[in-house]
Amino acid sequence: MHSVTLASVSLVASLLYTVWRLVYNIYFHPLAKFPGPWWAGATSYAEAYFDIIKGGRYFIEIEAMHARYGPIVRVTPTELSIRDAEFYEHIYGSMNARRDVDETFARVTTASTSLLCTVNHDHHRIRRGPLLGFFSKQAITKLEPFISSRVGLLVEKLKRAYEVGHVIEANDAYSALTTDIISFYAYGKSFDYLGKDTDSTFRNDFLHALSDMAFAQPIMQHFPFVADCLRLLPEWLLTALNPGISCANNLRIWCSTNASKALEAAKSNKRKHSGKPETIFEALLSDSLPPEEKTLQRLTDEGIVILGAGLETTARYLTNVTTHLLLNPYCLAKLRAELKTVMPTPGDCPPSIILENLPYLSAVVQEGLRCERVLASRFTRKLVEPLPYKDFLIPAGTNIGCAIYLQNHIAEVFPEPDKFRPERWIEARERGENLVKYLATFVKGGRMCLGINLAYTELYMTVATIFRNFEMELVDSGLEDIAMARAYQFSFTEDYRWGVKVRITQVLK
Ligand code: HEM
Repeated sequence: MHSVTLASVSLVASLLYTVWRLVYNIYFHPLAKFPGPWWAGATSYAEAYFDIIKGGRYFIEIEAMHARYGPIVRVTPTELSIRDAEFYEHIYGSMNARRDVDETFARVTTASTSLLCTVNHDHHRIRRGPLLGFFSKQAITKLEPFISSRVGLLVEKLKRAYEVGHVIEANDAYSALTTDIISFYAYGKSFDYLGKDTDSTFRNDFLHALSDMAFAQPIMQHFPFVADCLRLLPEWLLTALNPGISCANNLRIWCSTNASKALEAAKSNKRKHSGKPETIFEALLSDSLPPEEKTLQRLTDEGIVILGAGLETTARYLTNVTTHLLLNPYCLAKLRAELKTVMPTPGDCPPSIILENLPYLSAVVQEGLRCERVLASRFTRKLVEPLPYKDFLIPAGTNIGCAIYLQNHIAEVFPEPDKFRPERWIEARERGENLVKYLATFVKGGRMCLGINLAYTELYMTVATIFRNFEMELVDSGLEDIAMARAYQFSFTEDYRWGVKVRITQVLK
């Protein structure tokens, strides 16, 4: 009897607390006066409903909220989405502006000590510092011969596919390339997806594992205790629940083994102390960092994030550019004519400094980075101090952000935003306007993409080489296969896939 009473009291108390929390969030919370539907501000379970029950659909609601309520909307109890092209830079701040990230968002990956999950601004700066030189433009320029040789292997494989008439998943082919490059650069040893198999098929288990894992992200975010419980389950059961887990675990073991070797080498002073670090681990073991930043977990977490960040993003944008060029033969013809001026024969690809000076290729790359909804996260920042916006003063502690696709599709800056029109970049330059200032694809500020120089070099060299070498066609694929119908960190189609199939129709001379 006594235990029944206790249970009833607990139930009533938690119900009362929930009701009070809802009332507080709607009427008394510091964000209560900001525009937005009452239900979005009342509870974060509104977002969970759209993302878990409806399957990655909250992004549609957010777009609708902006259309109805204007540039600033409360999208969760603690988060404001601000869609205002001129204000974008203020959301993310200058390189030095203090911006934290919320613990809740930091929780969505399992790499809790990586840069992506580092909550505090100063801590993040300490961790990012030693990697800046490693990913600088100068350092990436030295990597170009390797990138060029891997793109060459991709060309060879595509020629074999042409000979046997194979249809290719473009994203698998591009991710084989990006994985080979990032694994070599970050770890000093390439996964060699392009060199290993001499046939014309492409495999990339890690790419598919990352996608499988992405579907679990809303559950990890809204129900962290589920994630904690899952960690207690045996691997065979986890694998049955989500096939990506086993592959991701193998990747973690691989990263950890390499990190451990680097730590051993550092301890026994085998590490080279002069010159550029040869792996990310050598960079992360920099003398300037305190010992607590040089643990096995820290090295492993960063290793995984850099590998994951470096393979899927660039591959998806390459797929994106490919799809749009194939759907717009006029753009492709213009691009090819320009490429022939620096690549009279399809053979060697010129260095990126030459490619970056080609106006139409540059416009194609920028437009490819802008026009599709590829990255779905909102990349929020937690304000350390209040921030004025129009008539509002956004309080410290608020999470603010603007999803990449929202900023990249503002019609006042990018008219007819859903259209792939590289010319807009050339026309803007002729008018003296710098559209790159508005491009959100790598985010801005002190937490912007660390791999931006590598990404651009890969994009320029790959697009130039592939379209100078091949004529190809889409096979049973179109825009709907790269459009965002569901959002789980990355975009997915209605039936939880992403990407197009292509066939090589001619090898160019
Ligand atoms: C087209 C390709 C790429 C795109 C669009 C892209 C986009 C992004 C974005 C939007 C972020 C910001 C995350 C945030 O604000 O929380 C980010 C962070 C990051 N990216 Fe990239 N990325 C690309 C390629 C790469 C590559 C090739 C690497 C290889 C190293 C890389 C490594 C990273 C890392 C380490 C971070 C975390 C930075 C930090 O928190 O300080 N990315 N990327």
